[in-house]
Amino acid sequence: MFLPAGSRDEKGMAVSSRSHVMEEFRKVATLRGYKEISTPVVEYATTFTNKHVGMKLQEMMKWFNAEGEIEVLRPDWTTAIARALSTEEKRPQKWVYQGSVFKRNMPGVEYHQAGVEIIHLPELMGESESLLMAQSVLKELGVNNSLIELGHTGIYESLANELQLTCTDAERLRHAMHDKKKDEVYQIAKDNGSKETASEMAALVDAFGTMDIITEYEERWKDRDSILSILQHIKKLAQILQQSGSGEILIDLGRVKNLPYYSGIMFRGFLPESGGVCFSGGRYDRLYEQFGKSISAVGLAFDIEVLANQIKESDERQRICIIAGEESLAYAEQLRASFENCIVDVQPEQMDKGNYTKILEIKTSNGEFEVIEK
Ligand SMILES: N[C@@H](Cc1c[nH]c[nH+]1)C(=O)O
Repeated sequence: MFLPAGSRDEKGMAVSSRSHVMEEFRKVATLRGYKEISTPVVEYATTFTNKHVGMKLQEMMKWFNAEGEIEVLRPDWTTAIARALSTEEKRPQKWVYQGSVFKRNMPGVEYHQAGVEIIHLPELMGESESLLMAQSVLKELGVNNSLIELGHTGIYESLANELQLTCTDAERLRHAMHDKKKDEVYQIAKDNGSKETASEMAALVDAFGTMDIITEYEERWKDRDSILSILQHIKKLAQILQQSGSGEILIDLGRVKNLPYYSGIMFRGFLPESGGVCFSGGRYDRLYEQFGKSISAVGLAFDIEVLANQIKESDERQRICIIAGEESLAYAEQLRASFENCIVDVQPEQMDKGNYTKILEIKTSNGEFEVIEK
């Protein structure tokens, strides 16, 4: 039958690869001391649209409830979890989750994420834990040579604050910076501020690359104390990652935030071959301000589809096919028990031979069973 645009059925490998990713993710999280959390799929829209969060209602799957309030399908785990944890006591906490998010502005509508949220941990500790946890998951899945990109909301924002921008121009500048359109960035900045700030803004467009970029910009911004301390922070985080044997680290000092609630370090993970973004996250202390709290909060979420497409699941187990009839089903079940740690598939007739390492047929005569290898 028909499905609404964006909804789809999935079968076989697509589903099992996803389950495999989720199982490995869960295993790593448990071993690193995370606790599991789940929130409802249906929430009030205001949880995500209030001024502290700033997500856009038009991008959500929504409807009116009987009381006239707008309800939505969960568009974001991080915000939902902040709501759920807002009454928790003040002690370091590491939470892990898996499930769908729904986005009307994206072709697939339903996306599967697995993520972590860490609160009340000292900044560097929470940030490095998020990334080291992500690295362990990738390693467990056999994904080597992934790339971590580090950015920080504070650099772009501190330069943008030197300009007198209307809301429209602020949005234009953000887009131009995001798309790395240097001339446009310079022009908007110059029209709304000094030439000097405009030049620095334009320089920010090119401020990405390997770790050396930090040294270069430390020199360039030696008189800008707030930016210098951000660069120091990124350097410390990168050092912890490198000392822990992380993959390659990329720096993008001009990165603008992809979610309105980020306030501090931002990170993304790229897959080696496809270049797909397999995880994304960052610091979001601001999100807790809506509950009158000032706390340290950081986390990231994996895009399960991107990861599932990348991994090639190899099942080394033997596959046995037992051909049985109604009268030999109970016997087949006994026979199954003799094949420990094998995949045993009971079928009414011989299926595709290439799928199995061994095919056994149970013959019945006079109430006696005989097993014949085919
Ligand atoms: N919720 C973010 C990921 C994230 C988790 N924690 C912080 N950020 C996203 O969907 O991209």
